[in-house]
Amino acid sequence: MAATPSPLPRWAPTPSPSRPLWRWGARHHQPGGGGGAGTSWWSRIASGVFAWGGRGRHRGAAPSDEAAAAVAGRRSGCELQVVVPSSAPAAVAAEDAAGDGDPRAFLTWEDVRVTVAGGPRGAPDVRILDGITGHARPGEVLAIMGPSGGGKTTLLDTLAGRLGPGMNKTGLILINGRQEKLAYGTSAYVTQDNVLMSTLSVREAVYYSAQLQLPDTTPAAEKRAHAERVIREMGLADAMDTRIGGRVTKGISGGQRKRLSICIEMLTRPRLLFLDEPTSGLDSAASYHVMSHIARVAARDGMTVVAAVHQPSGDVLELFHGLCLLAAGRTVFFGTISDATEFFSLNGFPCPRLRSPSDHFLRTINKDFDEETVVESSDKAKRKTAADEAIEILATAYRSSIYLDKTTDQIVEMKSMDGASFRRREHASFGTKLLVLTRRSFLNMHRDVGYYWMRLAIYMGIGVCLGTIFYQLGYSTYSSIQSRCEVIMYTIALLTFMSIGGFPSFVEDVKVFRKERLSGHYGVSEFVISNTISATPYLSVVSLLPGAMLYYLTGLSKGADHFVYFVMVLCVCCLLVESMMMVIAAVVPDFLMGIIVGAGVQGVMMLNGGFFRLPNELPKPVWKYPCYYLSFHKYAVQGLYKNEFVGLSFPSDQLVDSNVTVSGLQVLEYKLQVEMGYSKWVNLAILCGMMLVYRMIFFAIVKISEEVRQKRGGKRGCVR
Ligand SMILES: Nc1ncnc2c1ncn2[C@@H]1O[C@H](COP(=O)(O)OP(=O)(O)OP(=O)(O)O)[C@@H](O)[C@H]1O
Repeated sequence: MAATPSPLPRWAPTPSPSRPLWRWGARHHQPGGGGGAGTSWWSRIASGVFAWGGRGRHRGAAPSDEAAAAVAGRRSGCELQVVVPSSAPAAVAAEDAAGDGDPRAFLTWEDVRVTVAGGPRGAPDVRILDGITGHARPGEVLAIMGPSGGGKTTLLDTLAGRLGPGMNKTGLILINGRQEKLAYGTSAYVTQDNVLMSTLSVREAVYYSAQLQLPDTTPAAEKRAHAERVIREMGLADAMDTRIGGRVTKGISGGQRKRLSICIEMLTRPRLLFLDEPTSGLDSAASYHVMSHIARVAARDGMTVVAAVHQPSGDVLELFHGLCLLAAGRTVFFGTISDATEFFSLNGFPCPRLRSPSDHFLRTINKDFDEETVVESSDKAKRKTAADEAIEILATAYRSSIYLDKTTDQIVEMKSMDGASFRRREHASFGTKLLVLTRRSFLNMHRDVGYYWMRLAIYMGIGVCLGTIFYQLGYSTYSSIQSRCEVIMYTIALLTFMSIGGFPSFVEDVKVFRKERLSGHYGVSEFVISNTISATPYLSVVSLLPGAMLYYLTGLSKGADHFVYFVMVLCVCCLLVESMMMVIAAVVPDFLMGIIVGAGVQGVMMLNGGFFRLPNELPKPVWKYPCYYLSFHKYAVQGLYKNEFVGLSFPSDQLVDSNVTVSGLQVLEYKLQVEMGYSKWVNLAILCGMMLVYRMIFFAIVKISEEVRQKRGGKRGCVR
């Protein structure tokens, strides 16, 4: 039977199920457990899921027929491939069942070990994950639970192919039995720290993201409506027009930020969704609503969800189809929640009657607050806590239990799935992304006072100071030559040095870029170009207004063309320094450290620019070659010197002879030791070239670090 294309895009609106999700207690006791994704057919019908699952290859087939096919294991003449895991309640195919052409994702991992280098002086590697095995199925939500520091985030990062630098992974992670590089839009990851653009409102953040993620063929009105619908589904309708807030201003609450992050990642209904602490910061009702919504979407779309959670309430716990319990990087249990309760009980840790199972599991294996006791072992005395012993007992028991056998059998069956490869989803074109990012970045720069407005105010103030101290220099004295040089050098040095002030705002942008880039929303080139386009108008204003003020107050060279050149050099220098700070942000992502590094680099460049020490007086090794030639101050200051002195003449030093005049060219060549072999426009072109080179270095660093990350993380990950 040929696949029927879905009449609706993946993210299209869906009817609310007639009743909330089924409870695990009922689900796991379904005899035979037919139905997709761990649900009975009856519960799929009752929840409204079946009707929507019927959009694709299931359309028209009676539930009983499907169930029969599931039990038979294969349905002849039908593309639907159904494998019945012997010990699993669910029988689902890797082939697409939602009818959108994408297969579902059966994720399996075996013997996953992660270590991090132990540091200098040959310290041994630190083991973070120690042989973790498990699986996640389409339509289900797997909870990874464990005490803080147990390895939940590391496991999520490993599965999502996002391990950080310095971490090494071994083990086999497969999707539908294959090592697969996930195509764009196939997976999404909601990180623990909600990285969002603080100046946007909730509505703007989701809508901009929808424009970046959804294809150009989707009309704008539809994108807007979809964004609003997703916001409402996450219970954020009341905060729709509230700014997110951040460093400077207070905005939406922590729980709302978390829900917003989830909204953004669920816009395209990915096949695989990784959630790191989706309920942190939420009250129990909000946690339940958020998780039940995610579980409902998972069941409806056949999405595979893996969520690291802390202490879920009883209601939330019931929404999970499976549990992976980690402690100190080891598997304490993997299976269903009812099996977990039974397993704890069988091994001497029964759950007290009035305690929720999740509280009980975590209290048993949390060793952070236990008192240590000295335990004699065969060779030496060891310090141990009661929880240490509990973890040891449970982890050892699990390794030889039927629950591990069950998990292993299910993995073997999932590995035999042979669904089609994930297709690259349609998404916005390069031009659309560029336009959307430029608009978003422009708006952000406008709203973030620290980006340019504060600087503009300070520059204006300094322009007044400089203009009044060096008021109308004139051409009648020899000393005015020196004064002109001082005004020029001070302007260039201060303007560029203070560009560091915008670094904290830029670092926030880079964080958002890194997160969105990892999710595959857009590429490095879109970010670099849009940042340049959106920054240029602000930098022009920042250069023009204070520049005009000090230019005319000090009485620098007359003529509009000279003034235009002056402003152009200031503007390009600001862009250049921002490009240099981009490179620093790529290497040193912390803004305090970045500011220190940036200030240090600029300080050294300034010293070598040929002003404080004339070019011929600079020590040749290092300072003249290559530092002098690498300093942008050299090209900026010499360009402005040429702009200022060519065509002028000054009286000679009165101590020598007051009647002799010196030409501007003589001043440039002999007094200032300016390189006169090329025009001032070449100086400007070199500055533009340097700016481009810095932006290309940023591009290269991000690309190389992505390559390294992808190699380390294996084939998963959705970076394009
Ligand atoms: N890059 C690293 N270098 C050294 N140790 C690390 C590194 N990353 C993680 N760890 C350690 O690995 C352990 C597991 O960390 P992980 O973040 O996965 O825990 P977690 O269970 O997610 O904790 P939480 O619930 O508090 O977020 C912790 O002890 C942590 O200190």
